[in-house]
Amino acid sequence: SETDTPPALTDGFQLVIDALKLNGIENFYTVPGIPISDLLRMAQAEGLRVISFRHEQNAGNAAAIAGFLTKKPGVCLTVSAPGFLNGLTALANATTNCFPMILISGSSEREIVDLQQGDYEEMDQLAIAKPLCKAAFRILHAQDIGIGVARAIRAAVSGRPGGVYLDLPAKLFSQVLDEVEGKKSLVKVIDPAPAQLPDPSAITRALDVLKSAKRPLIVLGKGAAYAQADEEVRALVEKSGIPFLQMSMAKGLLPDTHPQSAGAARSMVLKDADVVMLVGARLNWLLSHGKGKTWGAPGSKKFIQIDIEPKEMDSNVEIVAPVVGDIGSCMSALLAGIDGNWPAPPADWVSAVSARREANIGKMAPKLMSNASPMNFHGALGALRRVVKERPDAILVNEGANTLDLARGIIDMYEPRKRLDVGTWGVMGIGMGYAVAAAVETGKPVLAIEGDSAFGFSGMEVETICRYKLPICVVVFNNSGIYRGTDVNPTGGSDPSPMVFMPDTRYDKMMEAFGGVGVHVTAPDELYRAVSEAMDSGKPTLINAVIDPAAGTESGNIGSLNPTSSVRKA
Ligand SMILES: Cc1ncc(Cc2csc(CCOP(=O)(O)OP(=O)(O)O)c2C)c(N)n1
Ligand SMILES: [Mg+2]
Repeated sequence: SETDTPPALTDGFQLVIDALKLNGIENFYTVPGIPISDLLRMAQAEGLRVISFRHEQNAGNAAAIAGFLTKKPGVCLTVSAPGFLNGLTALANATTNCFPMILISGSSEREIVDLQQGDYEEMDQLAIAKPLCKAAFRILHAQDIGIGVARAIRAAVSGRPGGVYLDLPAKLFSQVLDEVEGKKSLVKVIDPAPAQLPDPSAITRALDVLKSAKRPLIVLGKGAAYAQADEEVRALVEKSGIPFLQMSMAKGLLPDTHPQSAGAARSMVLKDADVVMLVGARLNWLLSHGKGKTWGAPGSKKFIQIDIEPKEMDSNVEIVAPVVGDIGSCMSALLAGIDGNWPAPPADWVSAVSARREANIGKMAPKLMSNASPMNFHGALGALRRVVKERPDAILVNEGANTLDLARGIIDMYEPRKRLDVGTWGVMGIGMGYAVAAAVETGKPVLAIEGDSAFGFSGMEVETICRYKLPICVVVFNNSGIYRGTDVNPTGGSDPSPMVFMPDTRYDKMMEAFGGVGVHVTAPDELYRAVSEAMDSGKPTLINAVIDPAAGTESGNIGSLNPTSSVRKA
């Protein structure tokens, strides 16, 4: 009889999976091990896609960029202590870049950690994670899993997005709960990233400043790309007629070839503009903190700033018109204020920007036709520029120094959220993690343009790429070194300079080792053909593109950040 049937039970394993699935999480990025291996098996059995990597840093980077691409938190799961630590760089990078991700790590029991009794992989992970992320939570009881996961999701995506750490001690998973109680404990988060409307007076103030401009400029940051308010952003730029600059991961919000694009006239517009409207762009090191010679005469600028984070205002220089709110709501409010009689920006300014842009594009053009072999950066990037123009829906991942800085300016983007790179931190090692998640989350072909040093940080994931048969074409710019391959050991000793790698290496053989397609190219037209073929086939491909070792410059465009000795020559 029914009195004999024991009540149906659930447990921590099941509740973690139910809570994440209930909130639309579909993919796990992970490296298995104690205490999460069974959780991963169960998740896969329940239809979640579980992508297993060779190092947690790459799994974490994948989760971070999944968050940027989908506006849902990317989820990375790791084992305790060393696995957790390996995920921290990605968690901190996500927080720095305002990408929503949740790092879920198994951990040791509190009673052992707090008495420091030497558990397997013992570490006070919650305390260590807290300073590196937006929020951090620990769940000790199965009935709290629903609310804990809800808190983590809301913290990751609300306001300024960022990384969240969720600490799950091993014993939580096996805790048993009445199934009905368990279901009731789950929380489907309602409106986790609510619109944040700007104050109408802030909008009026911003429009007044913009209207007064003689030489206005709009700067679009990756916050504007993340917002997925693409129509509103485009409408504001085109309705105002103001020239615009796109930061690296904002490229493609409007096509880089747009008539109002000032990308190829960056130095001029930063120096000469008199009113600058920042849209989801922070005045950090990437914009020289809004001061110094980059920005012309001191005090010659008025800044309007649109950002969801109130504390961002006045972070570096005075903001005369702060507009606090989500990008979509702010764009709509500004558009409503730009009525029929909005004054077009002064024609002399608009034509000066266009003239400088065309002149710079004209100067660059012949360099991109270079057919030199071994290739230089411009010749190789000229070929890849052509591929991206023909395949605007492909996703471009990019890291390195010369390989990054030159690609950013040379390869035009045509659609939003198609360029994924080292972002605010300039961190190396994001390449393969970002490429995997871009392919998994979008199903689009991915072209990863990698410096040979940058590739080395995550190169083992070519096996992961082959295992999941992902449509990723990796182009390694092989100049045999960090920045270039010509440095020598000043002592003449047998050790090579710390800045160089072995000459004539064949990264393409790595991909072949795992069943992917490896191609070795030494000329731009070969590179163009090999990438086009890879994008058509959708097969995991690695192209070893030989670049002249002498072609690079130290630290690409940011060599000036290097400290120099006044007492000795390095
Ligand atoms: C985690 C981390 N460790 C080191 C560094 C410092 C660095 C910045 S750029 C770079 C690689 C440059 O060489 P690559 O071969 O990739 O590119 P190229 O100029 O075309 O030769 C390093 C090591 C950073 N930014 N992040
Ligand atoms: Mg290199």
